[in-house]
Amino acid sequence: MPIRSFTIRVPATSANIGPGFDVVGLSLSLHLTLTVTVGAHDSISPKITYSGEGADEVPLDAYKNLTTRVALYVLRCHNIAKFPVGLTIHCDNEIPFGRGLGSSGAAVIAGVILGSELGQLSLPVERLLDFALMVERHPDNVTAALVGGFVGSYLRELDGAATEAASVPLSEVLPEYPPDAGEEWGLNPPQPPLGIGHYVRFGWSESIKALAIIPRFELSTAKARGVLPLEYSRKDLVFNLQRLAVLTTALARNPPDPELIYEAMKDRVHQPYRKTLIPGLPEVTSNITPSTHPGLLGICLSGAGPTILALATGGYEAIANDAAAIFKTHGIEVDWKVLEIAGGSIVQRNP
Ligand SMILES: Nc1ncnc2c1ncn2[C@@H]1O[C@H](COP(=O)(O)OP(=O)(O)O)[C@@H](O)[C@H]1O
Ligand SMILES: N[C@@H](CCOP(=O)(O)O)C(=O)O
Repeated sequence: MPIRSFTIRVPATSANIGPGFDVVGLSLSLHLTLTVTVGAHDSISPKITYSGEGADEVPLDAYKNLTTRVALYVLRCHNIAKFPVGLTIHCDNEIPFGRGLGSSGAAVIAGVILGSELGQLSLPVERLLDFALMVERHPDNVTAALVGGFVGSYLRELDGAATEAASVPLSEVLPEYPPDAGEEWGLNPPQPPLGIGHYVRFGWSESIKALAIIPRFELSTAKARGVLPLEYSRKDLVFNLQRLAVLTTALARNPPDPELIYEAMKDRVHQPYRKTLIPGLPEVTSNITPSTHPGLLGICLSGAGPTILALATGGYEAIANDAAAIFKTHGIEVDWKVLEIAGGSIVQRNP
């Protein structure tokens, strides 16, 4: 079999941007990069190596690693029961785990693209998104990681049969262990319904950069979703809807208006509940304002946290230092990075 090789590059994402809980996402210039070779050895066991963020905790067994499990799900849905012979994958990751910068969304998108490439399936973007949404069931991170930019998305209301197909337990979509010797998984995994997710890309003012203030502790998205209520008051929902409607256009204007954006990045749906898990969060978002910190436009929790996202046109160091000082009073150290808005996921097929 001839050797074939390709590279997959997927950006980090910041979801929610204040009021857009489970709706909006922004792709950022930190990447997960997979360098893949098929046919380089004659073993049926994929060889995975890993460098960068998460290297000390990520499983290198293809049946346990999130990215390769997602790839195998895509393959099995297309009547391909196994990884190809002689598969090697090197993952280099710049996206810290469990910080609200979409590491799992990036791993899932890398997985669906890997499955499509390994099976030479040429899946269109919409179908890649369907597969990703069977695994990560809020669309904000995966959509922005796949298509890039500042993106809004919704999940289509599905009919009864499609709802059932899309609601199977994750363990059925992604069985964690290989089948016993001599057995094979059946080729009947739950197929994603067609057209689960829909999205639109908003404009973005080129003057705006994203400052990520990253506490040195992990908070799993599952845990940070676990503290949210099941129901909200009309007052709180209207508060968020009003701000989100303004925010999506305000971030595209030149020059951006700090007063408008700062207020439009406030939230009453997730941040007030997550403050119990992120000491210092309310002080950071209320003490650092456009009038105290020239250049700042708005400040919020990035995804499920604990990272803080400040959108700004300058003054990054002062914002970061003052946020760090607040976190320090709670015994939390942080790192910070000024990030660009990134393009979407890309595949480069090597000659
Ligand atoms: N590149 C990766 N490869 C494999 N698994 C990953 C990768 N990135 C993230 N994960 C998995 O996702 C988990 C983090 O997901 P999550 O709690 O949703 O936080 P985040 O906000 O970083 O997405 C990690 O602990 C790890 O299990
Ligand atoms: N809308 C989700 C986004 C989670 O993003 P992550 O980067 O923290 O995984 C949520 O707020 O739970």
